[in-house]
Amino acid sequence: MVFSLSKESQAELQLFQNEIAAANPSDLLQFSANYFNQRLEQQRAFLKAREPEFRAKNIVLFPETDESLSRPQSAQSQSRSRSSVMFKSPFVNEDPHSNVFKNGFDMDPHEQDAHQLSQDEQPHGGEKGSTPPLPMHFNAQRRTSVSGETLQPNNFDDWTPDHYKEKSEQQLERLEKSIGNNFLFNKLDSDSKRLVINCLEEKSVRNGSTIIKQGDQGDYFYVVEQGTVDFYVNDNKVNSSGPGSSFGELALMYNSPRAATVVATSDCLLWALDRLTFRKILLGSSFKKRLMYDDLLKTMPVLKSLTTYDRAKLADALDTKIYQPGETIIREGDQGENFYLIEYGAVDVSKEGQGVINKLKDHDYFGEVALLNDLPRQATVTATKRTKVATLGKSGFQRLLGPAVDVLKLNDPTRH
Ligand SMILES: Nc1ncnc2c1ncn2[C@@H]1O[C@@H]2COP(=O)(O)O[C@H]2[C@H]1O
Ligand SMILES: Nc1ncnc2c1ncn2[C@@H]1O[C@@H]2COP(=O)(O)O[C@H]2[C@H]1O
Repeated sequence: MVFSLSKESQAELQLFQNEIAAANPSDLLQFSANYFNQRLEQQRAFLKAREPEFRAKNIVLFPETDESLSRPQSAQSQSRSRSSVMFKSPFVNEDPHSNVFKNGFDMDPHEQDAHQLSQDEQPHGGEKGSTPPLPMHFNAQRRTSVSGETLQPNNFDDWTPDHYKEKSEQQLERLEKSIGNNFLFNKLDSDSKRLVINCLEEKSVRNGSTIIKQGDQGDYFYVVEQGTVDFYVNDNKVNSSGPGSSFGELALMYNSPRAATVVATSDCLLWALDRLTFRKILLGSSFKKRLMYDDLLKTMPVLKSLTTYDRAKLADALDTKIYQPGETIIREGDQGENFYLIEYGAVDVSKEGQGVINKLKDHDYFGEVALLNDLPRQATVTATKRTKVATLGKSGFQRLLGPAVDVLKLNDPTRH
């Protein structure tokens, strides 16, 4: 038998491969489990939001599960449950509604063949001419498990986006133009992007109004379509931003009080996304780096003085690299381009004519001397174990380390 993957499966695998390439996870199995749980939840959220639309077309997306059938039931409720399980598949060739499924759900008859076991191969000897089996992923009701990530949302098995409202073509076009290119949306697949856009609520605020108050609980995340806002921490102005920017993510990500007060400095048109949809859809994609680096940055002694906001911005700018034992990471005399934080592993620092002068391990850092003093690299750094580092480019180093720079200067190993 020639086994060929459907286009849909190939696209899904390609997406997955890209994610692995970008994250370079040390624990591939945990990463994969988290990733597919998240995909599953996104897909279900997308379907749940559209359930009424399908119900109107007599398509049952969420049949009662086998689990509910195995519980003792009255004869009446049993027959009700059974009839809802015997739904008509939207994937049957002649089903007039099958074309409502887009991206990963619609299949032409040829593709469908690839998804189907042949009649002979069906586990329970399916009868000829009976409804073809559904693709593995169809049961939108199936359970997903909780991921192990610190910032990962709780389990949202019962979650349905509360604020889902299909936008008009005109609104979609406008949103696509004004905020569709924002970094938040770039990382989303088309289903998730559409779900997020349809969950956005339009909010107009007057010049001078307080949109967020420091210390309050987080409810919404905001994207600015028109207007400008100022940010205050403890009554000191720390920032301002305008169209295309976004704010209000910190309290939703970390379940912490609002870190700043946000005040409109002109009449503003904002798009608000509720906390759950934010956590469910955006957190794992657009803010993935923050999730990935949160533990590392929190535990690095040199970064102790950074606020949650500083750490979040720093995480956005980091990249991951893995070095094998014996690999040179920095060569003495080269020009300095990056600063390195060791997530795990071990490195030797050596100098021409002096040999090994220092040994560094988990949660240490290196590569700061050249960047702080605008000098060539002062030593060679070589991995002695498999070593995973987070790297920060020169411009990020100058912009994003804030008060940690003073600590780096104080600890400069070449000062003595
Ligand atoms: N310097 C800053 N410190 C904290 N929050 C800031 C700062 N600049 C902008 N903000 C934004 O202000 C928002 C206030 O609410 P959050 O804490 O949810 O998320 C915060 C950030 O998105
Ligand atoms: N005693 C040391 N002398 C020079 N560099 C050191 C020493 N100990 C650790 N290092 C690190 O090795 C790095 C080599 O590149 P940089 O000079 O940019 O920054 C250097 C420091 O981070």
